Amino acid sequence: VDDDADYYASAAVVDDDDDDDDDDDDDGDGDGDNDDDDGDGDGDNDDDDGYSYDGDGDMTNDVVTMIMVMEGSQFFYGTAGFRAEAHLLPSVVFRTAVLAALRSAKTRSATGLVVTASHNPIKDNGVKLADPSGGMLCMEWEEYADRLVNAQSSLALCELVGEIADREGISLGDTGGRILVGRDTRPSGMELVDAAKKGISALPGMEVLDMGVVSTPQLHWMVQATNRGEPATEDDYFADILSGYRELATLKPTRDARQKVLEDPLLVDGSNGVGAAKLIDLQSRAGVSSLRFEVRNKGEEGDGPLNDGVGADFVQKERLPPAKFSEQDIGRRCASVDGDADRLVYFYLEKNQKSDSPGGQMAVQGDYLGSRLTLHLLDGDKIAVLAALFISQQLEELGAKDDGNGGKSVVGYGTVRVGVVQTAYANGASTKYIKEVLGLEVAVTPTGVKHLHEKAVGFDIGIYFEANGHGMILFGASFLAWLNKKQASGDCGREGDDGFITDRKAEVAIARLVALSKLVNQAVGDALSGILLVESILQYRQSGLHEWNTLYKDLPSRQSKVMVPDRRQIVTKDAETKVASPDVLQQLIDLEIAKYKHGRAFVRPSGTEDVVRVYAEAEQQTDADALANAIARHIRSVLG
Ligand SMILES: CC(=O)N[C@H]1[C@@H](OP(=O)(O)O)O[C@H](CO)[C@@H](O)[C@@H]1O
Ligand SMILES: [Mg+2]
Repeated sequence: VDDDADYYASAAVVDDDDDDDDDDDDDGDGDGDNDDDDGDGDGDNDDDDGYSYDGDGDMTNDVVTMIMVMEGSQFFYGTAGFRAEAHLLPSVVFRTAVLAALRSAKTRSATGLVVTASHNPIKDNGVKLADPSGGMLCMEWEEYADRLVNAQSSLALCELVGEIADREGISLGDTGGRILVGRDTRPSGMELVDAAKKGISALPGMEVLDMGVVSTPQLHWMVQATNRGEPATEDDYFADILSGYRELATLKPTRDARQKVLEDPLLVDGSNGVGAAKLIDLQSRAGVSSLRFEVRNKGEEGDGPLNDGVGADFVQKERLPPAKFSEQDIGRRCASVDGDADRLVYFYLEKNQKSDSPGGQMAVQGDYLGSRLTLHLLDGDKIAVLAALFISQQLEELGAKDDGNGGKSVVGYGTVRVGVVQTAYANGASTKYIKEVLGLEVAVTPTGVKHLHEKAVGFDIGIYFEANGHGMILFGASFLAWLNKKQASGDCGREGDDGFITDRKAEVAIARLVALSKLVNQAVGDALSGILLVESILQYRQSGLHEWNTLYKDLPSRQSKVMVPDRRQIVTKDAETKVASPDVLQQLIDLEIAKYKHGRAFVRPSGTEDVVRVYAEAEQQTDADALANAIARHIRSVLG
């Protein structure tokens, strides 16, 4: 690790001496002095590296703030990498980049690093890694990430790099690798990408490919394509997902009058983030009349800040229309993506009929609009159901029969295991629909797509979505190979008395599934690819959002956040549905749940924010609200 390590090591160090203006060893390198060991050779240890993150130039103060932000002086890789206020992150990004380089050296493959804090406020930023598969960093390496970022001095950091190299059999004298780096539109992004480049170059033989401003899923896709030896530029990304979309569009059932409902362009809230420009790009490359967007909240002059009263997270959690949406949009087909465009929800607005419509946690714009408009949310659960229904229908066309164990038996392949993976946040009504109406398997994992993805890998077709709209459809390699072979050979049909009879229905169903596998980003959940998915299926069904929304009715639910001194005192079990400790908390929660019909509730410490999240569901909205409030009170009294 080169000279920069000293500087970046000090930035992440916990320093108890705080801002004492003395000459103690406050530079955080633990060497007992305050010498010029920041590597710039200018005789001091000033903040003269050109980064503008710390404002006051006093690193020690920043370190103290950081400790308060992250509690217990620890950074955790969390559900989505490291996140904090941007000015605290250069060292974190540098160190995470060292890990990206080590992972690339270990696997002899390209890895990825994205500078983003997704739906967090604009003052935050973050960093997460893409594994060679294009998925999230493998979970066993998260521990390395935590240890590297929390190393207390540059010496400790170097020793740790040596230890990881030893354990993983990486020869530090002979490393080589390639790391693709991308960032979202945050103003702090460029400086943090610079820190990442320094971290990567700290190991010899590393190549950095700066992909510029990209959505998180684009970067993951590029890593996957690179390691498959396929073309991996942004152009290739668009071409790939659009090829699937175009193929599916040619396989639509015959057009009828009802298709009119889809003739309006899709109205998209871009969250003032990276997704807005990418959607406009997608549309112009598609060049087909069936794919037209009207994008609002593009992050342009006159738009508000990133993720502020806009975006998929806001719409899903607050159940309110994003900024710049109003009564004029009643009845239109709307969608919202998040700040790094890996989440997607659909919605439509209706004139408020009742005064007790959703919109309990009122934001300012909600006070006004929430009282006039009802927002019908089509979240990740609804998208999963729409996709599962479409896939089931294609398997039916292939003549699939239920095998009685949640699988579908298809002649020529055997059992096709189709599964839907959800978290505890999935609305109970969606789970019931998938199991009882579609007859498909449902698996539940802890929050965080890395867990859902891991589970989905076990299926021939694994559909996974978090309720917040982050998810995708994963095609198992052997089933996909079978589909491709079948399509190429064109042998869908059976031997009849007068020779081979082509089964046109089966042929089309196979072509649809193959097209679907291209349209869906196979690396990670992707809002752009998600829009292509939903739009394609709606076109196939020739119906709009209202009909989709009535497939099943969500149980009323409420989500809230509680601030406590140390959220990590809560330890959960059973895929986060129960509190393991403190056990008194689970007893109190159980007592509350028992009071309500169809009551269900759970709590967990957030991996991305300094809060405990509460989820409650019940037959009535007022009950779900009361249940969530009661549990929040218990959390405060037990942990406050
Ligand atoms: C309730 C909720 O939406 N939680 C989100 C949120 O994680 P938390 O650990 O709950 O803060 O951000 C994650 C990353 O985007 C996402 O995977 C997850 O689903
Ligand atoms: Mg996101």
